[in-house]
Amino acid sequence: MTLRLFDTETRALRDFAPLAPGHASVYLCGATVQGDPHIGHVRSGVAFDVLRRWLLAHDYDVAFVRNVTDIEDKILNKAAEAGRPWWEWAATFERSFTWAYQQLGVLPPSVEPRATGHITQMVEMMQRLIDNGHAYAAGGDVYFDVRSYPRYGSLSGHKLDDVHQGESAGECKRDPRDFTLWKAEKPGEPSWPTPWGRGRPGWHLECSAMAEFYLGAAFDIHCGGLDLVFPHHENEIAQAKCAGDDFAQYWLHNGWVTMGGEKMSKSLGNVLSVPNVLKKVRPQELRYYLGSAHYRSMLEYSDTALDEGAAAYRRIESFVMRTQERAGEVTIGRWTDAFARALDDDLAVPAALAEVHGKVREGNIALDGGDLEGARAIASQVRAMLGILGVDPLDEHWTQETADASAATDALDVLVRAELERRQTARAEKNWAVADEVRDRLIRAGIEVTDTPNGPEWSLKAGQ
Ligand SMILES: Nc1ncnc2c1ncn2[C@@H]1O[C@H](COP(=O)(O)OP(=O)(O)OP(=O)(O)O)[C@@H](O)[C@H]1O
Ligand SMILES: [Zn+2]
Repeated sequence: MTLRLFDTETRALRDFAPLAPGHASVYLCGATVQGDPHIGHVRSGVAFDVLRRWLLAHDYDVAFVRNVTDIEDKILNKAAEAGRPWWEWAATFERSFTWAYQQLGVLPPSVEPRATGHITQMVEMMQRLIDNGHAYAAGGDVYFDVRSYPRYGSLSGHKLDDVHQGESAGECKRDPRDFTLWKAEKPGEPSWPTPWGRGRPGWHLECSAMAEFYLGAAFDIHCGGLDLVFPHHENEIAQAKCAGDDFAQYWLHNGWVTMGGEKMSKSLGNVLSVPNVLKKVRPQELRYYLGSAHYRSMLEYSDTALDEGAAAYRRIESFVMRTQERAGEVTIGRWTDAFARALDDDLAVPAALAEVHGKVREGNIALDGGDLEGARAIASQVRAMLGILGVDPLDEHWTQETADASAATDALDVLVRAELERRQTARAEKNWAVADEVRDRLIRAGIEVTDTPNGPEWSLKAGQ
């Protein structure tokens, strides 16, 4: 079976053929760390984590780069409004994003480069563009000459005449359609030296330079949100190609999380932060919900849809757990052919989930009919499939906290039992002072002891 991916540039499903056999290189545009993430912001992280896991399942050695845009107008403006240093602002929200990705079980990228750490590579790329006649310095800014690249617009389908970069006019631009590679230093703003004066990078340049640095002049897949097709990715292509790179071979874009039919966005105010949603559902349930639609579809949020997603996940989880309880350890088996066909078909998660739910129904029938081995075999398949989707309920990521807690309880049990034996001995010896001392100490530590016909039993007082 061959993995087929929908490539935005050719507007077609294409067989995935990597540049180097056995290797897959992926660049995903990461967050502009200007605030806490809403659930729309993390959708691409979740969607392309499934791509990564599926490539790994195909035995590819995957290099996965997800950058952090830690210098940008919005970061500078928001930090200034709050009276905080820009770097503290960026670092604070970078941690929020890291926390959210971690909560959702998104595998850490192979590398997570920050824009501010790659100024050298950006200056070097600009130098090549200027030398080749594709860029020019003017008034301390550096601009890309859009007309110098005849294929400009090939990704988005924009005609050159209709191009609006969505950036301020730039007094020294030769053509209003040119875009900014580098911004001249402004008082009070951070800046770095270049041969054309001090300044800071434009957003588009960052990604071309970092992708080239980590993945080389040509790499396999470039991913990002649908809103990045134009101008961000169009401009990334123009920069990289004109700097001599072959750049990405496939372009993948995820749809938005919408609310009230509109893109969830801070500017519209229709946002739900990840921490707030995690007060309603568990992280694995949120991940299931965000990943359950096809990555290219829009995902219209509603409380009901979230609840239904969480309930669907719990049905799968409960089958795996019940099977483990009744039939013994459920190891990770192998996904089914129907599941593989679905994911190979441009990561068709809805079809893949239909297969999972079908298996769960089959497994429940086996379990209820007393066919424990049959149920266990199906649960193994279900675990494998859920693992690819990042929501295997028995994966350490989701069970670690429970495992840590039960290890601590086991250790505590040894100590409490030793204390209780001391109390029994003291009682037998009518040494009431020692018996009381043991009891009081346990109470102070929040441990309740109940005497039962089978001897004393202990538990932690509620709230401990
Ligand atoms: N509602 C959404 N659904 C899916 N992806 C989104 C959504 N909102 C933002 N993104 C993605 O998150 C990434 C970072 O976006 P960015 O920081 O520029 O925020 P934004 O698009 O301006 O949204 P906001 O207005 O909420 O800050 C982009 O790749 C974008 O595609
Ligand atoms: Zn980017």
